[in-house]
Amino acid sequence: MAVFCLLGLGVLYHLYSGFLAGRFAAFMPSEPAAGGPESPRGSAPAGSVDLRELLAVSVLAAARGGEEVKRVREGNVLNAKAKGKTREGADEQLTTGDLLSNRRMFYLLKSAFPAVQINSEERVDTADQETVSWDRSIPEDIKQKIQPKEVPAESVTVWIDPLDATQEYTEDLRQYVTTMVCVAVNGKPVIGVIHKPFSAYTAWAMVDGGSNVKARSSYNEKTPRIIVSRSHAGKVEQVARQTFGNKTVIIPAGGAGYKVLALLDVAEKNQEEADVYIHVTHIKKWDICAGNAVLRALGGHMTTLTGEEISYTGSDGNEGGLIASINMNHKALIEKLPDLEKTSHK
Ligand SMILES: Nc1ncnc2c1ncn2[C@@H]1O[C@H](COP(=O)(O)O)[C@@H](OP(=O)(O)O)[C@H]1O
Ligand SMILES: [Mg+2]
Repeated sequence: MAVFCLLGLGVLYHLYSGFLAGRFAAFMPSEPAAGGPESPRGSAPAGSVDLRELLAVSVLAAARGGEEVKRVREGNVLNAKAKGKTREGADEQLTTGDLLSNRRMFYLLKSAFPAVQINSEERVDTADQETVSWDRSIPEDIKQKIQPKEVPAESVTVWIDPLDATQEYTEDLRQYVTTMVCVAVNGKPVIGVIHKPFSAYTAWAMVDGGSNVKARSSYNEKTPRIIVSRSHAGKVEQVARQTFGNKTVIIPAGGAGYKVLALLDVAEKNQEEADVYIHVTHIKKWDICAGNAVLRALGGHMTTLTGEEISYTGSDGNEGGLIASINMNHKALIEKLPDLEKTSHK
């Protein structure tokens, strides 16, 4: 009888300690098995990723890429060349700054989250791999504002823009240049990071999480200042004037990242302010995803010109133009826009 009791107790103890160990493991950083390869995915269970970790490494990647962008510009050896043409026939510039920034950003993100799909504006040369590892530390401000949040790795798409406003970069208009990382979950933009390499300013935000940037306290809804592209404008001025009247102030500026920051409370010397951002020509998802996530996290909107949400999976192009606003009646803005079949994509 005593033997049976002891055996029973032994089995119970075994089961219970296993259960407890499992419980604790969920709260402990995962340790690599002795002598085994280091866990590439950090503390999240297999098949999932922690969005807070993704935010931290995205902020780091944008800053690291930005260092390359700055170094190349200051060294003045851009090796600018046309990599192709836009649909509208403008040269698409490529510089050493784009390529080196891309290499740094891509390999940092890839080594931290190997299971995640990463789409970048530039191609990575696999013969030119960079061995980088992320130390998995989370900056204090992120730790304070954001809780860990796990999502399935296969639901995530990361979009990298290693150098936004390349055209302006070649013209030495440094204020417009940003590096950007965006994390989409099931196609919805959830994390956005916009970094200005020449002033070391970074805006980050996570939907239903927190941010280090906020909306301005007021916007001019009646006669909004419209910020638009200076090098891929298409008929945007015509659209803006038709919508808001001939006296509307139109601010031409480079970079989709810069134009989103113009809608926010950004205490930056070289940052203009605007009320609405409109783009009517074709644009790529790496150009707009981070700005879309930041705006969404702060209660704003970025949609196509007909008001559809943009899905950040699949193809890299956005066909329907874009309109972005915050603390405004976005729907009313869209209803004011003229018939876009006649004016957009031209
Ligand atoms: N019609 C178009 N076709 C392709 N890319 C476009 C485009 N219009 C804008 N873009 C890209 O969107 C970004 C912002 O454009 P803009 O400065 O004109 O507002 C730039 O990104 P990159 O500089 O990263 O290439 C630019 O190349
Ligand atoms: Mg870009």
